[in-house]
Amino acid sequence: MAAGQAIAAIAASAAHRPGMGLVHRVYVPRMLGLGLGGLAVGATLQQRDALYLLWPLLVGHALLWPHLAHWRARRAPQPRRAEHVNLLADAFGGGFWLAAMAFNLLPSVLVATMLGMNHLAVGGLRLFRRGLMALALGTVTGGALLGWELQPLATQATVAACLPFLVSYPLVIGIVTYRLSLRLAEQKAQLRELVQFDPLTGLLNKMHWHAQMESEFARWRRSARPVALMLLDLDHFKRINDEHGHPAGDEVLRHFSRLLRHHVREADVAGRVGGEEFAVLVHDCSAEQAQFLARRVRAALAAQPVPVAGGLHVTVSVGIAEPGRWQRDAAQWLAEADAALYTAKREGRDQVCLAPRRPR
Ligand SMILES: Nc1nc2c(ncn2[C@@H]2O[C@H](COP(=O)(O)OP(=O)(O)OP(=O)(O)O)[C@@H](O)[C@H]2O)c(=O)[nH]1
Repeated sequence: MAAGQAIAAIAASAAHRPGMGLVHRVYVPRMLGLGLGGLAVGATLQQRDALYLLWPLLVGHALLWPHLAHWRARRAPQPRRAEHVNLLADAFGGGFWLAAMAFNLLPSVLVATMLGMNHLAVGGLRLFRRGLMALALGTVTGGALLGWELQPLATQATVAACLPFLVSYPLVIGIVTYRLSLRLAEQKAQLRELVQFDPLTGLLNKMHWHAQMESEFARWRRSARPVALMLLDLDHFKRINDEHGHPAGDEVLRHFSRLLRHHVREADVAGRVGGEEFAVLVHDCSAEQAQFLARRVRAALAAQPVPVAGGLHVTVSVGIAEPGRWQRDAAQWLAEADAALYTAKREGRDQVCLAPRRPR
C-alpha cells in the first residue's frame, strides 16, 4: 500500500469516534450471549417453577437489552465508557439471574464465566474486578427480592438448554478476537508505511533513508563492497512553484521520483531527503559507474517533460561520493556528496559532479 493510501486509511479510521469499534464488536456477542444464556436461565426457571413475573423480565433482558445497550453506547458522547457501563449492567443482570436460578450449578457457572471472560477481554483486570462487584450486587438484589434458595442440581432439560450457549459463545468470541487481530496487523502495516515512506512520492523518507545510509556505511567498513551515494536536486524548483503553483511542483516531484525508481535497481535504496532533494545508495557500484547512472537519469528527465502546464522542462544536478577510510562516519560521506552537489549547482546546474578522490 502506498504511504498516501495508508494516511487515508488511518485518517478514515480516526474519523470514527474513539470506542465505536468496541461498541460494534460487542453487539453480536452480546445478542448471542444473552439470547442463548436466556435459554439456559429459562430452562432453570422452568425446572424450579419460578415466579411468573420473571418471564417477561427474562425476555426483555435476553432479547431487548442487547439492542438498547448498543443504541445507548452509539449515542453516548464517550462510547467506550458507555460500553463499559453496559458490561457492568450485564454483570448486574447476570448476578440477579444467579439468585433467580437458586444457584443452579451449571447455568450459574456458565453465566459467571462468560461474563468474566467479556470483562477481561474488554477492560482487563480492572473491569473484571468491577464486573465481579456488579455481579455480587445483582446477586444480592435478586436474593433480597426473590428470597435465598439453593438448588444446585440441574435436570437433563437444563443441561441440554445450556449446551448451545456453551458451544457457540466461545466460538463467536474466537471469531471476534481473530478479526480484531487481523485489523491490528493491518493498522500496524499502515503505521510502518507512514513511518518509513514519503507520502508524496512513495520513496523512503529522510529519517528512514538516513538510517539505511548509516547501516550501509557500517556494512561497507566490514566488507568493502563498493557502494556510491548519489544526491539529486531539482534545479530552480522554487520557480516552478512560483510560476505554476504548488500542485504543479508536487507533480514534478512525483514525476521525478517515478523516473528515478525506473532507473535504479530494486536493491538500490532511493529516498526523498528534502523538499526537492533525492538520494540513492547505489549498490555494487563505484562513483564512476554511478556517474553513468546519474547521466541516464538526467538525460531521461530532459527527454520527458513533466506533463503539467503544457509540458515543463526540468533539470537536475547530481553529486556523487564513495565511502572512504578517511571518513569518520556516514555523515561525512553524505557531506562529501553534498559538496559535490554544491559544485554541480555552482558550475551552472544540470550536471553531475563527483566528490574528489582521496587516498584510501
Ligand atoms: N510543490 C512542493 N514544493 C516544495 C515541497 N517541499 C519543498 N518545496 C519547495 O521547494 C523549493 C526549494 O527551493 P530552493 O531550496 O530555493 O531550491 P531551488 O529553487 O530548486 O534552487 P536550486 O536548488 O539552487 O536550483 C521551495 O520553494 C520549497 O517551498 C513540496 O513537497 N512540494
